Amino acid sequence: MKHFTSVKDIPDLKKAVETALEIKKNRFDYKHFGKNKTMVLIFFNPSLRTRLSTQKAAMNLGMNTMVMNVSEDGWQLESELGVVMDSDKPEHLKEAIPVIGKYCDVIGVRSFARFQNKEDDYAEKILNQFIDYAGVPVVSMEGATRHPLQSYADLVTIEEFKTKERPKVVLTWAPHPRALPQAVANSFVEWMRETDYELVVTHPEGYELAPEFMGDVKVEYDQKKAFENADFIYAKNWASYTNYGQILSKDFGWTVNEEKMALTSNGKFMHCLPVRRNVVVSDDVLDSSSSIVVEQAANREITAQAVLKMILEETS
Ligand SMILES: NCCC[C@H](NC(=O)CCC(=O)O)C(=O)O
Ligand SMILES: NC(=O)OP(=O)(O)O
Repeated sequence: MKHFTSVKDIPDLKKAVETALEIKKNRFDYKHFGKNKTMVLIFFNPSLRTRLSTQKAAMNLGMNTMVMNVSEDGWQLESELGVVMDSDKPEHLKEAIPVIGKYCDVIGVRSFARFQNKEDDYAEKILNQFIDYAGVPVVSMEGATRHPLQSYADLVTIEEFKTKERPKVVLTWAPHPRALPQAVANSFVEWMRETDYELVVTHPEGYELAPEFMGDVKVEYDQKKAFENADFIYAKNWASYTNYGQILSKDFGWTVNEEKMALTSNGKFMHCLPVRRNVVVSDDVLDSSSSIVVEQAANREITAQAVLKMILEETS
């Protein structure tokens, strides 16, 4: 693997799950793998899990890590091509990225959708400049349209907790006070479509995800119907794709609660975190034994380590 930006970079998904579960059994078996290698983690947006789990994963492999929050620590970076740089941004990505690439062996980058322009976001304008100019492998730590490190951990978590060969997995939209990207939802659907699970997506009208991610996945507009006999409920808010970046509903009728979880087949509750309590999901669900959000987050370290191991195997 050279870069990791989507499920398509994983040559064999079944094997990738096995690799992750193997790493989980003894994550320090590979502590000389990344000796004298350095990973730089660049954040254009906040993070708790991705920052810590990816650093931990790199350290488990014996790598060094350096972290930079672009919005606070560095020069503001211009990303538009051909602009006259006489405004607030002193440095262009075209210089910054190859310079960062000279100091390290792998770059992780987080750059959320900016909701200014749908075409720019869906062209992954920032992430692709990293791929074009870095000169070293690039790992997406959540781009504008996908969050593959998250989805890989989600898949491993479902594999660990499933009680039947082909579980019913439901992605449900939930309300939120802010307009959030579609990345986690897009990516989850993209990864789930690579499995033979039964996948159902439920959301209010107007929240349809991009067709390139959804393909022929079933949308059930009745959330309660979608929950029936589900083995996993994956909750996430996203802003509208068609009315790009708009909040069309804040209906708390879509909040995941105990009454809805009772419709499932003893279903497990998942969320990528951070999660807004009593907006996205009620306290009683999040505090119940059906919630596996912490185990899910813990797997971020394991799958990040699997990704870095695959990259190091290919490039060293
Ligand atoms: N990395 C996981 C989710 C990150 C981001 N959530 C957020 O920005 C939540 C912020 C808030 O709750 O205000 C998202 O939805 O893509
Ligand atoms: N789930 C996730 O990516 O969390 P952070 O935004 O805290 O990194």
